Amino acid sequence: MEIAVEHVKRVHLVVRGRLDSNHVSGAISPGSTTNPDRESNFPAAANRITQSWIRCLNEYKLDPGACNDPEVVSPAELQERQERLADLQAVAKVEMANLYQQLADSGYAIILTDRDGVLLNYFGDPAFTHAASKTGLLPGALWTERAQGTNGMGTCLFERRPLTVHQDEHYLSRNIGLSCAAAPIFDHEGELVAVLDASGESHLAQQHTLALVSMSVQMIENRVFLHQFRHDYIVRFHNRPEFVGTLSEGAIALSVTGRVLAATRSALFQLGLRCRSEIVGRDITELFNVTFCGLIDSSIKKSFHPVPIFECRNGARFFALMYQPVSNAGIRPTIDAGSASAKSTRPAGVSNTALDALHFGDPAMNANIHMAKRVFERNVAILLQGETGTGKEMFARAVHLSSSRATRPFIAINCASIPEALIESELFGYRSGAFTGASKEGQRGKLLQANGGTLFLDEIGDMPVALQARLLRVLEEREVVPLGSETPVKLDIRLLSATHCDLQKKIGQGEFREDLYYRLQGVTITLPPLRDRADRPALIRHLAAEESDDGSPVELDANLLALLDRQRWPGNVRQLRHLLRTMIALRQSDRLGVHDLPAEYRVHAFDVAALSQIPAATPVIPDLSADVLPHGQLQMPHDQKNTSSSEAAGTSDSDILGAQKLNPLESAERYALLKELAQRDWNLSCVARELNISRNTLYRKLQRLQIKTPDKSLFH
Ligand SMILES: Nc1ncnc2c1ncn2[C@@H]1O[C@H](COP(=O)(O)OP(=O)(O)OP(=O)(O)O)[C@@H](O)[C@H]1O
Repeated sequence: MEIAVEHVKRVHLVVRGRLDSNHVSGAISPGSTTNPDRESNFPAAANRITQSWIRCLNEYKLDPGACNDPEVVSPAELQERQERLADLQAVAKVEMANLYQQLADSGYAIILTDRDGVLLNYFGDPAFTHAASKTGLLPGALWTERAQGTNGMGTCLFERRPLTVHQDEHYLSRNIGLSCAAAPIFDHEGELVAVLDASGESHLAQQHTLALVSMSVQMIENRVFLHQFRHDYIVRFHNRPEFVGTLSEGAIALSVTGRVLAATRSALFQLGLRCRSEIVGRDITELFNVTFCGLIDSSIKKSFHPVPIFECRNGARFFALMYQPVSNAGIRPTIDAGSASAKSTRPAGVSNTALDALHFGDPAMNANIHMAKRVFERNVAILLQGETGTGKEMFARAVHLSSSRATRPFIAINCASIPEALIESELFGYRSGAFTGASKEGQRGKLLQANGGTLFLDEIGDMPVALQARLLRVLEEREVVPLGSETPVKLDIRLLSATHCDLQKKIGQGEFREDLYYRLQGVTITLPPLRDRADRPALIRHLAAEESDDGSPVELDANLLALLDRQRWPGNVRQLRHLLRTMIALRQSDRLGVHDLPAEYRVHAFDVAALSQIPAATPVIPDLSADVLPHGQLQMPHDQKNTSSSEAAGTSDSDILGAQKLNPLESAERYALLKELAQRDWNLSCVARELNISRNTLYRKLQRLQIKTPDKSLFH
């Protein structure tokens, strides 16, 4: 009672200017602390509170000691207001639950009000609910400044900026038990539509609460934007590729003709624009150095990896992805016959969802794509199997992007690359102070980050056994309890996992839980190794087009294509992509030939040719540099094709991988030695004599340069 009286006196003194505004946050209650948000922006923040008090007293004529019941709208009106913001509420609910979880046990309630300050939704800490309802923190209650004096939600609505109203900064003495951190939510036109607020009992106030609330607001704005413009084209961009698809990305919605319909706040910020009118209605080509069709095309070609684009005004580089309208997934209405995409290597009649973009005509891949489309929407977990570099992660991303969750998070976690000690906190997250060394803010684990979207567990076969049990429980119960917390959070995730291991074998050896295997493996999709794919030429041309996106497209001549087609590709598509990238970067002209191939690949071709076709003592080194390798000379007999040319040549896949690790000098040496060996019919004594080295030195060289002597009977 005494505190309330003191508070009323102080309000009057401050408002009348007899006490300076620094005294707004004063020492009325012995337990009071300063506003946790105040240190950084004092005195501007204190001044805002004083201005609010002045409004309350002079304009709204509020009595700081008033104890009348809070104003509450009728249930019908509340329902009408909730329905008006249905889209936003649907998104906000997930974020409110996440935010509540982050602040759980600290006595906070998470509140959403509409633009008129009517409390629409409330996630309360049980310990706080009772006190909260007494002060009017209940659905339908009005929390404008006019109704409740200076308070988080009402003052935020007035100021249109994030702020904290702490303890005795509240105008009404009945609210001084609260600490509120509130941030405004704007729509794509810059209209303030709602306020998100975290209110709690003041002594539990946390310094980072306002930052967490502001992050949640940004997440809500982004998600609402993506949802509202899901029937239009959307460019998502950031100046760092790894931030595309995250909280801080910018997003621009485009019409079918490539004109800007709307942009997020973050998009304006990144482009250095102050208001939406500077961007809305402009063509994308006025903003970036790309055409509308070009960006669609390269996004598809890059299989939804961000592509570099440059801003027109000052040339700043961004990474962008173009998303197609949800209703139009599968058709590309704006691309005309002459565009690059019309010359795509993909079979005719194939639509272009992210999954379809992986189809180049291989029957196994086609079956995989069909299977993924059929099961994933029905929430069946997919386990992807395949050798390294076959595109498991790319397939997983494509499944996500082709699903109804495309605009939701895709969270990938590599179970093999995280130190074992950290996997648990990475996956499940932790509360602040959960363990020694834990960050003060706590951490939202990957499982919660994926809430509402898709979780991709890569290299699942490498997950420690102890953790497998915990993961299994989470997947069965569909809820997660962060380390150091006791409150479970509901999980709504779609699950994809991948491995190159034989999980059945691991189960047999007791290294993988069988029950987890069956939980992850609604269906297993096996990605074929590159050497078994029937669509290699199309895929090679596609990757070459993707890697030559610097404006001048490259062509591959027939001999080169034939040679590439015949490699073993132990590193699969990854190896192929890297090879093409290197060749394109070093090319002399836009027509790539065999002479552009690094030596180790040519040597391999030579091994194949020498052993399968060319009689001994013929000059077996073709003039590769002149690119005159006769096509027939390289052709392997058909029945040898699948028996691995490298095996026949005495080089295994690991040898080839090893040979690829040689430095350029060693590669050249290997090439020269192979040439010498072939010319001397692999007679080692003769070669040693010719090179003026001992046989032992020659053997050491062969070993170092990964050359195995072939079975000479194959020559004859
Ligand atoms: N169908 C494809 N089209 C284009 N590029 C592909 C395709 N499949 C794979 N790639 C490329 O191959 C590389 C490896 O792909 P990804 O990382 O998805 O393979 P992975 O099977 O997950 O490999 P790992 O098992 O080693 O993690 C990437 O650069 C990707 O761009």
